[in-house]
Amino acid sequence: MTQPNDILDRVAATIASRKGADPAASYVAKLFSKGDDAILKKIGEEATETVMAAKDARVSGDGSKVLYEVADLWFHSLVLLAQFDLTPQQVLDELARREGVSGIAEKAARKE
Ligand SMILES: N=c1c2ncn([C@@H]3O[C@H](COP(=O)(O)OP(=O)(O)OP(=O)(O)O)[C@@H](O)[C@H]3O)c2ncn1[C@@H]1O[C@H](COP(=O)(O)O)[C@@H](O)[C@H]1O
Repeated sequence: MTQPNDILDRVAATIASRKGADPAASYVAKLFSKGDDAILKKIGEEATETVMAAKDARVSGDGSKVLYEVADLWFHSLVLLAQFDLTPQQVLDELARREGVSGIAEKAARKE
């Protein structure tokens, strides 16, 4: 089975390699050439499509569309990370840092 870090790292490396590449030959290069707003627009679209897919899945009982939309959202999030010279490993490190810390306890600590 594919290890999560392997595929995230490989796709992130491909995405990073598209900086300055030909926008006519690469979807990612085209997004980079358009800049922040184009990338953020895609994140918004994919997040909305994820919400809609989940609502549909509740009606149809078929969750597979959710999977495809989350993959689109993760992919465009990787493009956003690269735009800011960030890596998936840094996100994984942040999740690891939070591991075991209850969201309820964390929120309560913020209010003190
Ligand atoms: N994982 C993906 C990936 N997922 C989705 N997409 C593309 O994201 C685009 C947006 O999806 P939409 O459903 O919104 O389709 P759309 O309405 O046609 O999109 P827009 O024209 O409105 O942007 C589509 O063109 C998809 O093909 C991806 N494009 C690339 N990758 C990865 O990125 C690598 C580099 O891609 P290129 O830069 O194109 O070589 C690839 O080898 C893959 O590993």
